[in-house]
Amino acid sequence: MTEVKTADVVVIGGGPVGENVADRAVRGGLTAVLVESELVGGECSYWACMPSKALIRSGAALSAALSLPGAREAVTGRLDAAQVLARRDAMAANWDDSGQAKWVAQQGITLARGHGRISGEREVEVTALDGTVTTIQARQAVVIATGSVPVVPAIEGLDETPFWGTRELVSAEDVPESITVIGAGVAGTELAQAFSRLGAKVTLIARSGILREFPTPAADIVKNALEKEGVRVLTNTGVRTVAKNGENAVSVTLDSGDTIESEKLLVATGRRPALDGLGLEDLGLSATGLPSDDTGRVRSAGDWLYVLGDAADKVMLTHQGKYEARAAGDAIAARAAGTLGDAVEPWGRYAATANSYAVPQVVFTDPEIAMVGRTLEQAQKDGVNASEVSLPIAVAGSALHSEGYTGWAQMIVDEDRRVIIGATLAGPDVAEMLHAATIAIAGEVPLERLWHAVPSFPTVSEVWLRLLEQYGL
Ligand SMILES: Cc1cc2nc3c(=O)[nH]c(=O)nc-3n(C[C@H](O)[C@H](O)[C@H](O)COP(=O)(O)OP(=O)(O)OC[C@H]3O[C@@H](n4cnc5c(N)ncnc54)[C@H](O)[C@@H]3O)c2cc1C
Ligand SMILES: NC(=O)c1ccc[n+]([C@@H]2O[C@H](COP(=O)([O-])OP(=O)(O)OC[C@H]3O[C@@H](n4cnc5c(N)ncnc54)[C@H](O)[C@@H]3O)[C@@H](O)[C@H]2O)c1
Repeated sequence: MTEVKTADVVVIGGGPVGENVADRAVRGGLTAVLVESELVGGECSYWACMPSKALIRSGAALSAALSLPGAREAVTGRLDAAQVLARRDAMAANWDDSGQAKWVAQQGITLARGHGRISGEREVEVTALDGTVTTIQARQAVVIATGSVPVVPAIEGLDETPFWGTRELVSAEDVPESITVIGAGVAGTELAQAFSRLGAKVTLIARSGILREFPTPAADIVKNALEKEGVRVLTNTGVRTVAKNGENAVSVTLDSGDTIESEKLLVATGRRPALDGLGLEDLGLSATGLPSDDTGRVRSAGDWLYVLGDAADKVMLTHQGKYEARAAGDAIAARAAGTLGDAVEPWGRYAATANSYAVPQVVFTDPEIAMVGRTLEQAQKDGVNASEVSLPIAVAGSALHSEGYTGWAQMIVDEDRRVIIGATLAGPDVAEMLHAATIAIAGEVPLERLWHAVPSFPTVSEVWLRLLEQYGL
């Protein structure tokens, strides 16, 4: 028998985005049910951001010590892989979501464990693991926050070859002896370095360059560092076939005809929205993409359906998904209260405007890349009268930071408005410098006023002064 329940908002997917939209809706005075089929906390908590950064962090700390006389002499051994994996386990809460489920309950959100499917307008059917089906009617809104799934490329032989995605490598119980990585985006590059530092022999294959979304001088700093520490980086390299090679190995044949043998194959070639099995086709909607407005509302579905986070395919980053979720949760509550209509003000509390102009992203390699806003190419494509200044990071703070500090900084300026619209920093520990650039861009701070934002001496942030001087201030 199907039980029928009612709530103001039903959120399908209990990752960081689903949790946040439910939380904001409840804070706005509504009731919310959060439907989750796996672990509350989603990909980010158990198989992506948190555990992958835990795998990276110890190697970065060791490399920082090795870059300084005095500290270097105190380092007597190699990275202890077992300890790193144990810390990773702890950072992934040992794949136990009771802590997150407790938070959900404390926020006043009702958790429904099971697979969610939209069974009609404003209606979600939840099938629990034991087969019990519950229908939940949503008075105000249904929110799709189902995340994303890996894109599997059409490579000959892949269907018959055992391979890992990021989920399997990030949660690996042991460090493989050797790994071939196909796909040199953020995930492939971060994990290539992390596992190389943990002791695996790693080959990273890029069909063009590595980290192509980032300015080339920044990506080159990372590539040089990877090669220096023993990662084999193959650029402009296509993969012809892959095959299982005995019980415990795979072989990858390149377009050149060369073959690479390794214990594991990681395929990290991007992700797509997880929209399959949601019943969208039955509602006349597409399961390949759901265009939505700045509040996350699906344009083609009337006024009751929202899509957020990775599932919305706008920006696949946790912090931007959570930002979308805050805007959408507040918008749903305001629309329920009758204080908000269809239109929303850009940069107002109900619009995720920064997704178009001020998205920060960090590549957690060592050295790091930290980028926010638009690149010069993106700005020009958008018709902006844009210019750029760039220079190596060479200030007193970088000389003090470590021996042989190599870094690069770039600033993109909208010449008509005289504000910064993009910035990229590459180098050791630049991630923590990114928020200054994000504030300048989101705040549209005029260059003449930015001149009065004086970086402390001797910090690496003094590169801001050098950029402004080079620009001509
Ligand atoms: C290796 C890796 C590292 C990353 N590192 C970073 C990083 O450092 N920083 C960063 O900002 N981003 C990072 N990302 C991206 C980040 O993980 C995603 O942007 C983020 O998880 C998206 O959150 P979400 O809530 O939209 O989706 P998810 O976290 O994927 O959560 C979606 C949830 O929905 C559930 N679900 C799906 N379908 C249904 C259904 N039908 N019924 C019920 N439940 C369902 C899933 O089980 C899941 O729990 C990384 C990604 C990868 C792959
Ligand atoms: N630090 C972070 O914030 C972080 C870390 C990891 C992942 N993520 C996010 O997770 C998502 C997934 O990461 P990703 O690195 O898988 O995706 P991505 O889209 O960033 O990179 C995929 C890479 O695979 C390459 N590729 C695609 N098809 C290929 C093929 N057939 N052969 C060879 N190469 C191929 C692409 O050219 C690209 O370089 C992204 O949205 C990313 O931003 C973020």
